Amino acid sequence: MALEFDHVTKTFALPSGQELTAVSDINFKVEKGEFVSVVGPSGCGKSTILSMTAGLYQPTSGIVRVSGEVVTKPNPHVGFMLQKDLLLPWRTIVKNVEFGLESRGVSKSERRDRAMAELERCHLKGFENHYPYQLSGGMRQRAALARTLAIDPDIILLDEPFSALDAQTKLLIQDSFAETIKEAGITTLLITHDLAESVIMSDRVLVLSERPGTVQREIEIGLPNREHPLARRQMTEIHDYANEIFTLLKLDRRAA
Ligand SMILES: Nc1ncnc2c1ncn2[C@@H]1O[C@H](COP(=O)(O)OP(=O)(O)OP(=O)(O)O)[C@@H](O)[C@H]1O
Repeated sequence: MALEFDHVTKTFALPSGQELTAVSDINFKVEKGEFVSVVGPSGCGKSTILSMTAGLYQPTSGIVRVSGEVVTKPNPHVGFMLQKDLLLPWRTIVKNVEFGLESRGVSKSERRDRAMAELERCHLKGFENHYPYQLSGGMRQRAALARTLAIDPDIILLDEPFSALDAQTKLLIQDSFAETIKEAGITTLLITHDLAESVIMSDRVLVLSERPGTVQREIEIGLPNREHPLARRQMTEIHDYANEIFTLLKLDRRAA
């Protein structure tokens, strides 16, 4: 099992002395190579789930396992990617991709080889000596994905990586990420507010309740073409799945 949450609750102590339970009794499993999205109302604990997977926070109770091992500290086998690409502006793209390998003590020549291979896989060959400001927003996100994959993680965590992109770039980058991730066979957990995105990109969607977040439904997306969200977008079933999630999140009632 690539990832497992076993009765996980996380409570934060607030400076006021009060306590806030972000997530409560979370249970789910992610198989190796699966792509799972997490959707839920604002503040229901989606980022807290990612942070516990990465080992940045410890559960108050329950257990998180990555590749069968209990997560007790920041986990170097977990790759994390955020909405902002966080590329270092003073480094070239290839040097940015090498960054995580440097801190892991990988030799200079191996670093370069691995970084170039990831750049090619992420369709950025020829841009290795550019600086981040010379790339478009979508290309920068692809470079950030290359950097995340270069450390050869067991699992990657994507925290709304497409939300800052314009609508058309978003479609293209979703497609390119999906293809790269499928090809790499890597287990992925995506947080998104975009319900259609969760359906077109995933094998399964976890729908969380309001805070304290708990998994209220797991929806298996029984559709082909996970590696081509653009093709999935054409399928009528997409709307049925998105509507199901929409109803679970009570978005219709909230708008009223
Ligand atoms: N370090 C912390 N200290 C105290 N409270 C925290 C901390 N981190 C998160 N929280 C609280 O826990 C709850 C869940 O936060 P989290 O960021 O995980 O939710 P989210 O679902 O990712 O939200 P959004 O969709 O708005 O990004 C929120 O009420 C937040 O204020």
